[in-house]
Amino acid sequence: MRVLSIASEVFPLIKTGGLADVAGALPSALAEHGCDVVTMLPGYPVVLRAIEKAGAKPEVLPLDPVLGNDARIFAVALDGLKLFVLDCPALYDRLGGPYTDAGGHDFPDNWMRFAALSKAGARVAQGAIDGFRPDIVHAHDWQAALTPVYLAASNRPRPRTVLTIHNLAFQGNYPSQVFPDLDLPAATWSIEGVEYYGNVGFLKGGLHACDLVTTVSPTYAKEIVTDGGGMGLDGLLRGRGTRLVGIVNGIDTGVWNPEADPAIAAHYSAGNLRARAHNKRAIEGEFGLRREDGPIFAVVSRLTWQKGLDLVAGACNALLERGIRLVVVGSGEAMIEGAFQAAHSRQPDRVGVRIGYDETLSHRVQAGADAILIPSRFEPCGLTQLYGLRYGCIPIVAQVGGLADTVVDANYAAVSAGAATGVIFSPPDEATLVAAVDRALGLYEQPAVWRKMQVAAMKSDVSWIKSARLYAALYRDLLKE
Ligand SMILES: Nc1ncnc2c1ncn2[C@@H]1O[C@H](COP(=O)(O)OP(=O)(O)O[C@H]2O[C@H](CO)[C@@H](O)[C@H](O)[C@H]2O)[C@@H](O)[C@H]1O
Repeated sequence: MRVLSIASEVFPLIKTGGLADVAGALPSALAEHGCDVVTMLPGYPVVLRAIEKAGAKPEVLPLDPVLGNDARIFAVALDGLKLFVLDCPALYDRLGGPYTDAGGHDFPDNWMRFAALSKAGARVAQGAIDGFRPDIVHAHDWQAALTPVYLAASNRPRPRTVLTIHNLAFQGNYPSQVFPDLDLPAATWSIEGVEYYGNVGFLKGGLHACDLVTTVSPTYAKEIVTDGGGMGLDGLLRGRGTRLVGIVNGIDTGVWNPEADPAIAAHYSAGNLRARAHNKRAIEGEFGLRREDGPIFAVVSRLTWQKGLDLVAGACNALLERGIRLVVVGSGEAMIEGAFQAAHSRQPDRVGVRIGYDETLSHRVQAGADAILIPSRFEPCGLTQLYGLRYGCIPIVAQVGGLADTVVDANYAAVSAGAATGVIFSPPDEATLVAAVDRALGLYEQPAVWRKMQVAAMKSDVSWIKSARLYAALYRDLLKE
């Protein structure tokens, strides 16, 4: 079965968050189930440089102009991925990140940049490239969500379409004035099309047009059909009925492997947890923390309201009073960054802060910290708790979305059975967070119990194996229709 996956970021080429990890890891897991996946992404400068650096020789495939922009496709195999890189300099050859300029401001023409990705994806799906005809198109998030809209609007044969919601908070809504430039039939300006309260809704249109909607955990699939969790799209999503399915994310257990991770000071396994202590010493050194016996708790995240990190910032003094040292790696809202920096200034040897994005440091933190704090207000799946489990860094998580689906709370029964892998709390507020931390500290103070939790965490199945099987089965069901 041939699958065309379309995403705006793909690890290890370009990553701002979890979408890249999923788009980068799922294809090889799907290969085990007979799916031959080609991944299409924009040709940002960093992607083109990676191709050049690897000495890869892409095949250059012509493409008619996309929404008025000259474009072509570089077909190349890199980092174990088969790629179609959409080279369109007018839209992607820019300084900054995939979505923002060097100053962190959204590009004003992001609607055009990602409509073009979707349009080119639809063309490729319908045979624009000789010899390539996918059976399934799998689009990710709002940036690729117009692909199923273009396909549904065409009267030529088309593959079946899947659209995955990684985060409903990002919907790609733009003023109606952009509609004429999207090259969509007039009929798509409707409630069944892209029209969304007088605006153009990229995700909204895609959710209507695709054959199947998936999201990244079963609990999030239930949350988004409620008034409280649907972010305005709950009615539409309820209407999709059984065409909305939640499949929990896995992680790339080759990239995230404490037995072989090149980023960490000492390799270890569930059977040799003692070696993990070297990694704790290493992050004490790296963050300039006082060396002592007590626990180190960590945050590796976008520092945003969604992630509930204002709660950790607010509870910081309470955590420090309990003898915890804290390391924070992340960037985001200025208030939250500032609060962590202020805590560091007050107690530099108890609070280590790195504002920014640092992939290898995130590995060292997962390998060295005792626990990772994830008090998200909502979390479609979450990957940092999965990395925490894999590295024996106990996740302390809010009971939402995929966090609830992947962590086993250390209640009395689970601890006795040796099944506990973390601490879950609800609702996400400062008081419950501190109570959860107290519960974690109570467990930490019993080294045999803590070790048992670490072992259970490290043995949790966080791989893509089960979930890739589910995706492949859904693709097959679609092809049977
Ligand atoms: N400063 C930093 N330095 C280094 N690494 C950093 C970092 N800040 C974040 N990261 C990394 O970025 C990724 C974040 O992934 P998440 O899944 O936790 O959230 P995100 O909200 O981006 O993804 C959305 O999509 C994913 C994928 O489906 C869902 O799991 C999630 O719930 C949803 O919100 C992780 O790999 C994390 O380690």
